[in-house]
Amino acid sequence: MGEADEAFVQALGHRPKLSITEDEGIPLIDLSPLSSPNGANTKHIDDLVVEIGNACKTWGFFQVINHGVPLEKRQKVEDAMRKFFAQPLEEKRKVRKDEKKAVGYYDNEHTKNVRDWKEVFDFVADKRILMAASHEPEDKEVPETFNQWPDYPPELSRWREKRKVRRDEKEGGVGIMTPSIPKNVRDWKEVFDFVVKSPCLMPASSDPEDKEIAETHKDAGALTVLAQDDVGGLEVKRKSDGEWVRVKPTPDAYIINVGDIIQVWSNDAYESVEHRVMVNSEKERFSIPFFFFPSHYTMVKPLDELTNEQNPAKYRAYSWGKFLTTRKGSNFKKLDVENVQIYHFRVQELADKLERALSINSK
Ligand SMILES: O=C(O)CCC(=O)C(=O)O
Ligand SMILES: [Fe+2]
Repeated sequence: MGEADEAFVQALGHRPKLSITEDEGIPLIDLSPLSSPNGANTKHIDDLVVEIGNACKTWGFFQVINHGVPLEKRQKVEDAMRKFFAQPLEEKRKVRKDEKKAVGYYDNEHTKNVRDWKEVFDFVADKRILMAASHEPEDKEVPETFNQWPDYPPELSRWREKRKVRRDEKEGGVGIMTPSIPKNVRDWKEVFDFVVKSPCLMPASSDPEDKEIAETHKDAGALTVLAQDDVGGLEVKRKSDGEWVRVKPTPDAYIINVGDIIQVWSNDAYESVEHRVMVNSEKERFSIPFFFFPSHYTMVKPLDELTNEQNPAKYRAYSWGKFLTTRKGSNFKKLDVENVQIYHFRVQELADKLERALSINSK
């Protein structure tokens, strides 16, 4: 392994500790009550709801099995993904995303202002991509762009053909996850972001002791559904003690995690949890994250039914479209300033009150 470009090297504080626990505690939830042939048994469904609620509170992460997504679909997507990423760079760059094209191939994303060691192909499962043109609140422009489809490999071209047929339908929808999203949940959203991510091959760091680097972040959307391969490497910061724990690769399971939007909607009852991916020195790693986003015009704020006088809203409303555009703008640059975060929308009065209370207590 040679010297890595400085652009890939995380600051010391963001680098992973090399001793990692593989935690059996990340909940593994069996979703079979949802597809029970004898009709849904309410008791089982109620238990499941409690189980999921607890997992969201305690971990912000869980894995699901018996989810009803056919294994063949996952295998097809994985196959297409491997073929796509195995192509020469110039082929992949033909479908590169840029300032005008919102989705496509890229290999230059930054986390915490440091370049990630990964390649991504992303697309949305809707016909059009509508994103705020800029972060300026008065700028109402919402340019329209479309998915980009490579000519090769053939699997991806077939998806493109399907989409031509579907062009007049109200909802498009490709990808393995779409059928598993309940109808009533789909109604409120417009954009599915579906990212195929690949080779996280071992980067070298300039520090000879530092064998691996990783990206550490929280997900900005509502929730994320992720398929990781058997190489593994996803790690979650355990809420109870801040230790990093590895999410065990589990055949045909999907990993679900709470994103920032659910944290805001739930007024902090469910927190978006910090996670990262360790790159592997021997093997390429592939993963398929599916980001569940609301429409760009959605104002994100704590839900009325979850707030009251005793539990006042902890966040001001923010525009999801503006937030995302601000994020995307800085995701590809090494900046000196921190990227926009949900805590920037925390209600100031509360922060002030807390500060006053603390200064009284410390007197
Ligand atoms: O690749 C993974 O396992 C996780 C990816 C992830 O956390 C993300 O893209 O937000
Ligand atoms: Fe993530």
